[in-house]
Amino acid sequence: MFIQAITLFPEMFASITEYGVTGRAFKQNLWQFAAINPRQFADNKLGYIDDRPFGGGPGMIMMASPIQTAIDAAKQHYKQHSIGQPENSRVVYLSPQGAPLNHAKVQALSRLDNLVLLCGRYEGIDERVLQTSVDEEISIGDFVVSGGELPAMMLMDAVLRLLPNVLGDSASAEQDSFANGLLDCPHYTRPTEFQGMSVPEVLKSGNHALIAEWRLEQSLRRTLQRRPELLDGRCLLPQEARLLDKIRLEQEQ
Ligand SMILES: CC(C)(C)c1cccc(C(=O)NCC2(NC(=O)c3cccc4nocc34)CCCC2)c1
Repeated sequence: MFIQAITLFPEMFASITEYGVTGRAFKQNLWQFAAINPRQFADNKLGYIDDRPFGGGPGMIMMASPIQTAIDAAKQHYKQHSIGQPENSRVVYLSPQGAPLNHAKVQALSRLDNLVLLCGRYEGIDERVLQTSVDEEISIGDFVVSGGELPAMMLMDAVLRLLPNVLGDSASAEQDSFANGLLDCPHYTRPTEFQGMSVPEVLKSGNHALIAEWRLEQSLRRTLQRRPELLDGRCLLPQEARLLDKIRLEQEQ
């Protein structure tokens, strides 16, 4: 997968290309990356790529032309180097107005050959380039941030973890456990005693069926307590339904 980020701060993306599983996968060429700085396409000598908003108001707006040129350059790059299929390529604007990012969307994006991520700064981008050149707008959450780069890197991390061979076998099993749609169970490791607190006996029993059931019950209990909406519309396996009934019965008493 070839990912291009259109950003005023290309160096920020070292967080993804230089560290962790995404960094190792990048070094193994399991995915490719390029950053495009729209400042290089400024129409004026001084490199201005932002201007005051029509209609007044605080802050600045990113001008349409340098962004348009940057998007065209990104498309030209993967066409010239015949990377993947143009029809399996998409331009995504990370935006507070976007559709909420979720696992289904991450899975869909992970099947693309080319992904162009447009990152806003200031108060946003001139609407006219969004209307003509962006395929979809995606939001990572309902809170104010300073730019689209950190949202872009969160999206990249989630997408890249789904690519073949990016996660080692153990980690991909872990990924599967995360992707069961439930909150995670409590975790423990050595030492057995920490500040007078011990570890649930079942986890030291060596009885893997019992351990698996305990973990599933803890995940269900936590999900019901902290994020009950995650259970809505989720089809429950027989064991999950049985444990959930048990938990709900306990809570009624
Ligand atoms: C969500 C809500 C609180 C209602 C709100 C309303 C209006 C503006 C902003 C806001 O944060 N504007 C600033 C910018 N924000 C984002 O880019 C951004 C923000 C949030 C999630 C995201 N996912 O991707 C990119 C995202 C836009 C231009 C530079 C950064 C936030």
